[in-house]
Amino acid sequence: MSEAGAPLLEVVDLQVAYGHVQAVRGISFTVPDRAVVTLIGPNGAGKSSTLGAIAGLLRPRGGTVRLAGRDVTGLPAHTAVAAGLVLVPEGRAILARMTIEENLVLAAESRPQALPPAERPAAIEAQYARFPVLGERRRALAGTLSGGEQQMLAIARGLLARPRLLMLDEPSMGLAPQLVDRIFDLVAEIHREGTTILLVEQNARTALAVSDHGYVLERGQIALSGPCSTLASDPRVQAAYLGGDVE
Ligand SMILES: Nc1ncnc2c1ncn2[C@@H]1O[C@H](COP(=O)(O)OP(=O)(O)OP(=O)(O)O)[C@@H](O)[C@H]1O
Repeated sequence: MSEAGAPLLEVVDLQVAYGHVQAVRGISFTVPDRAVVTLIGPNGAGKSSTLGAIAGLLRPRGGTVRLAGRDVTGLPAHTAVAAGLVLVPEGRAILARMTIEENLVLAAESRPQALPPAERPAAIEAQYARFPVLGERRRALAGTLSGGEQQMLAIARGLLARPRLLMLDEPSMGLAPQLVDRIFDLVAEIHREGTTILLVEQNARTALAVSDHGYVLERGQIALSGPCSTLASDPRVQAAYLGGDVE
């Protein structure tokens, strides 16, 4: 594992609301450079809203988001991507009516300053090497892939944006147990390669196992936080696991 360093992402007193619904009520946390940080908690706790606000999909009602010391609060989504804040949203963000190759080419173009045109073909081939099933079916429509394959394509797309911070929203959702293991192996692999990851998961036990630091969100607030080894043995976290398991 890489050494965790200075904060890459700092979230201070973040608030997100949908009309009168206060989804995120003033949360603060940091993601050290090259770390994996996980947000766990029951349905509706505000995890996806937190990622959406960091990625520029939702405008925060209050608070500050800083990336490597730069204020990136409330940037439009494309500007957030340009800054290196890359979200792989819940539910496999792929372009179903385009081929696998077209999906990857478009993703490789999403952050030109980080991946110049001359380097794109090799970067795409590197993703085919990582996910051979995508390479074998590169001319197939993305919508014909299985759920697990679509999640791999979504992650490959995220990586081709050359993220400074890769945010993964419930990457294991809806996948068979074997594929869940593959996704978490992949998270560990991407981390080893030096990518900083902010992970949101209902599959809390496994998420804590691949992460350095965790935060438990409940009703839009941070209920608990700590190193993952400490959190995993906390009885209050067991309650949060159950909250996630029963759905
Ligand atoms: N588009 C929306 N409009 C109104 N309320 C919303 C919207 N999206 C989320 N909410 C509400 O905001 C709160 C937080 O939702 P959010 O999706 O961030 O939680 P979560 O922890 O990611 O849960 P899940 O695992 O179900 O995605 C919930 O009360 C939810 O009902």
